Amino acid sequence: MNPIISVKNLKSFYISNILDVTVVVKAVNNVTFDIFDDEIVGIAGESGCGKTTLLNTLMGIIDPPLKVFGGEIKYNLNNKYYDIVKLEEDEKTKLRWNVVSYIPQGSMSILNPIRKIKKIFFDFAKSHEDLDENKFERIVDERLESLKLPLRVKNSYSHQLSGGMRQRVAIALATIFKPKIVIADEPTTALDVVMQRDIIDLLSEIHEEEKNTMILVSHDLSIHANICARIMIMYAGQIVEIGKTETIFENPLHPYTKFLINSLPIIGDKKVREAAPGKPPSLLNLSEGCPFHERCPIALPICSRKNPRLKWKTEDHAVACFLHGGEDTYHEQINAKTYI
Ligand SMILES: Nc1ncnc2c1ncn2[C@@H]1O[C@H](COP(=O)(O)OP(=O)(O)OP(=O)(O)O)[C@@H](O)[C@H]1O
Repeated sequence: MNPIISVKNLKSFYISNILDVTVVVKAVNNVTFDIFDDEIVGIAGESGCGKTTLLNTLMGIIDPPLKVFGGEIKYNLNNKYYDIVKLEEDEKTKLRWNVVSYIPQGSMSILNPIRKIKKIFFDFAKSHEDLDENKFERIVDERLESLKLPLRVKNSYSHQLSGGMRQRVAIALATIFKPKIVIADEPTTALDVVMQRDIIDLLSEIHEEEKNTMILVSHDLSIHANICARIMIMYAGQIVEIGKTETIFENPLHPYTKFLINSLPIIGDKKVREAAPGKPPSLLNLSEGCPFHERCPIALPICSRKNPRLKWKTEDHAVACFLHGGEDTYHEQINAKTYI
């Protein structure tokens, strides 16, 4: 099966100059993975591990201080290949919304509070392409109805809607042209558990109906468990494990993934949940070796010297850990100076 998105050795760093010193935050650090047609893939990891930066780069939103220092992101759209990193801005604009759409973090708050929802839809459409207003209004009505939103929301201001309703509107807006790929960053954040369920069900319904590909970021693995076919675990700018959702939950291989799963609450189980000890490393100053070695209770001597590569253990389960692969699986630390 051909991937719809193929990411190879992607390095996406923030570069700034503070008091004449170049500061490099290695937010996405040599990442390689494939995303397939008609699947929902989750990206999980602690706050600050690079999830949003990865999504922005996938969307081609690469504004300073963010810079891509290497690698490629290839979209395969009807057997035409596009490297989003190299596309001109107008070509990216053509792809966005129609082909690939983004539900950004805190998307409910992107709804302009002084514009009625209907106007927000029109503003959004106009910024994208020349559309006949009547035709577009019919598209909006159909979308709102298919997402079970009452048409009266069109005449409301965002503050008149509940948090869940606002998020539904934001999703309706982002998916109005039924894009082939939907990228959602923390779509359930700031919602109560009932609303979280509602949004997850909505995304599942859109996926079922439109057979699109979804990439869903959340720091909460229980959200992924409910909707994703596969999960990628991200740690300190790197993908450290990829697998089918049931494999990740039943047979996690990376010690960090194990901590993530063990820290999830289980109804009726009063055992103290165990989170990973210590704090995630600063992406400004990564030490040598595996980025998790300082927090890893079972680190080997090699782990402080070399950084393991992602190695496929089975056809659909990969892990970057020396406990599951030999010395041949390391890659040298990426020295940002090489790229500046
Ligand atoms: N504009 C910026 N300039 C410099 N560093 C940045 C910038 N934006 C983000 N970073 C840093 O890049 C790293 C990755 O951030 P990112 O927001 O991608 O992580 P995340 O996993 O999405 O976190 P969260 O779950 O909190 O949103 C962090 O160390 C963050 O501080």
